[in-house]
Amino acid sequence: MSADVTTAVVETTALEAVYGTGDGVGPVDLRIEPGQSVLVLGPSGSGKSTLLRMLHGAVPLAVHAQVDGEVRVAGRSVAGTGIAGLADVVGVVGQDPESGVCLPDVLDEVAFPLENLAVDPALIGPAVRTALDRAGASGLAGRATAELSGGELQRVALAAAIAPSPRLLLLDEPTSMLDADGIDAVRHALDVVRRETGAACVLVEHRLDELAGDAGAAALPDRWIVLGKDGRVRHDVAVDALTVPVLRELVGEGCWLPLDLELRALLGEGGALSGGALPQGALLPSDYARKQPRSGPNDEVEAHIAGGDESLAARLLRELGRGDGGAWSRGALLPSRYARKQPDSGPNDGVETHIAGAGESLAARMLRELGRDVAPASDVAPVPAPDVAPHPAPSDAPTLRANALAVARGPRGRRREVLRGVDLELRPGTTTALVGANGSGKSTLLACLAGLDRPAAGSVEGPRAGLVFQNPEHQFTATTVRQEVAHGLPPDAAPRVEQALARFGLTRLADHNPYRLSGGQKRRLSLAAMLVHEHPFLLADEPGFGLDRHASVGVLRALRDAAAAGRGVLFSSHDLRAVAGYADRVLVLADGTLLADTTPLDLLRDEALLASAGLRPPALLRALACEVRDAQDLVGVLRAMDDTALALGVAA
Ligand SMILES: Nc1ncnc2c1ncn2[C@@H]1O[C@H](COP(=O)(O)OP(=O)(O)OP(=O)(O)O)[C@@H](O)[C@H]1O
Ligand SMILES: Nc1ncnc2c1ncn2[C@@H]1O[C@H](COP(=O)(O)OP(=O)(O)OP(=O)(O)O)[C@@H](O)[C@H]1O
Repeated sequence: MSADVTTAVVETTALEAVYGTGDGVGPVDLRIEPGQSVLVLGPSGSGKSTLLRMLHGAVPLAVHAQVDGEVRVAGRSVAGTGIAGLADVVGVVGQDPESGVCLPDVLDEVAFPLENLAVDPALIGPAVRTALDRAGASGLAGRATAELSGGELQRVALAAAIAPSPRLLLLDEPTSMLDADGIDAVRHALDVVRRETGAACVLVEHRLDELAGDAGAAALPDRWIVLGKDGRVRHDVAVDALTVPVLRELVGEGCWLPLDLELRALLGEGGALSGGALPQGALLPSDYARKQPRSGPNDEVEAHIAGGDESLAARLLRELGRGDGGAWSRGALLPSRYARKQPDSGPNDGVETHIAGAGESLAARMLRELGRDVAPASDVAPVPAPDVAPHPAPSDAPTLRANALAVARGPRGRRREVLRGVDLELRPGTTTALVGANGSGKSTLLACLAGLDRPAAGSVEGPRAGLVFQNPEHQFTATTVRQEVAHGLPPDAAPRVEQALARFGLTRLADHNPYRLSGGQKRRLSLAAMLVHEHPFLLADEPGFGLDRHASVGVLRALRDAAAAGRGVLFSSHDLRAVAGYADRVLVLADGTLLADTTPLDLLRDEALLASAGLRPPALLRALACEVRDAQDLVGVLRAMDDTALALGVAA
């Protein structure tokens, strides 16, 4: 199965698909060479999954659509060869790992594609072990596929796809349910597969922040294909040719970018990135001003301040560019020479006054910088202070409590305790996040709180809570989007149904079948269908997964609005940026126990806690958390970035 370097792995000519609903993608003309790695970007519903499905024939051979044009993989016509005939050259990781599982046992599942290709049985065992290892799934060998968490299943799906060393690897959001280690495993597996077998990879991914890791955008595939809302190819560009206007367009369209690129996009070209009219001293974090009231003569500091025309973003990017990627601590963004000299320095009133007088918090400054580029200053409405505190609820409002909760799972004889000794209380008016590594017990805890899983010990007390499942399809019961939202509501609730459809951008799709929506549209529908009910407590299992930037912000705002209306909200997430920007409180699960009940800011600043929970926030997020004065500052910066991203979309 060695790579044939003379043939393009993928060649498409005027390739186009249109579903019966009129939605579709294309025309697309592509040539992908061996070893090349391509990222497909675009807003929800732009046709990313459809494009991937056309490359291996699932559209139109398994999912009906009108397809025109041609696609060849490894020199073979996909239409002529068929899906089965491509099995030796194409590996696929679908958007929903559950729907791709064929066999009850993990080892058999990963061996299946090899057996299917009649690989020598003596080679299958070692190939399976290697693939599991590359996918970070060695620990799952011997487990039953029906007993895996979402993220665990996603690793197994990756292992099965890479096991036969395909020439083309198609990955549709392979990290959507993964924790930091899982994402590292995906990045590593892609590198190894490309290097060792010359495979080409085509990757659809929303979570670029996490996939990029501390290396930033440089770690991402070097070619980006960007689809527009209309399903047409907007850009096919090498990553180092991305310009600020293109980045801004992507943010405006609703694409997620790694934080470093997003800052570049939001702060604009020229101006903010290379400085601008910032008051001298503004670079010094206000926290420093408060903490160092008695600093002394320090020529380097003076020089630094005098030359202080560097924007905050530029500075964050520069500091991050040091590439040590190590632990950030408070004050880490101060010029290191300054930090080192500080203990020995003497009085210096000039600097002191300068620092103290800067008076602008890091957050205020970012808000100002962010606002400046969206519109002329005069048009920018003052940014209201974000609501960082929980919303007050009446003292007699019911709470949802778990008392010494324990859950065991699996068949008799192989039962495993997956949750133990969990005590917690959810309050109305509060948005709480639930974080933890894959398999730590998040979905299990949510199911228990919703009364869907019976505890082995302990109890849940409180009113019935609504639950949005990790896999949206698990909760669909109706045949149209509108009926799905209206399910269980009285007929006079029709206006509320229409409101919910509009809020989640589903009005256009109201008569479509829920199962035929794109991944992000399904996620939005599952949330709309829960939020429309007025349960006092809302539980959501990874509400942001599979969503583009705009939809994700919309969902987080909807959850906060529910809390502001007096409901209690608990959502699980692997996206620590969402947690930091929108949760009042965060529960940290590790290996079935509640490791911490804290605030997002305190979690981000606690290296030890992050490490023991297996959490790795993007470097820039950690840096921000260490620099800001308080939660209000952090939330202010993150939500200002969201507001700016949405405003760019509106402006476009
Ligand atoms: N089987 C189908 N029948 C009819 N319409 C479909 C079908 N599958 C997808 N669509 C529609 O085609 C459009 C493109 O869907 P696709 O899943 O390719 O989008 P996507 O870019 O991958 O979205 P997401 O980021 O939300 O996963 C969407 O508007 C979707 O509703
Ligand atoms: N039916 C089952 N039988 C045995 N073990 C199970 C079963 N379902 C889940 N588990 C195990 O329980 C643990 C907790 O699973 P859960 O789905 O709650 O984790 P999670 O934190 O939501 O993970 P993820 O982030 O991957 O979605 C995992 O180790 C999983 O393998």
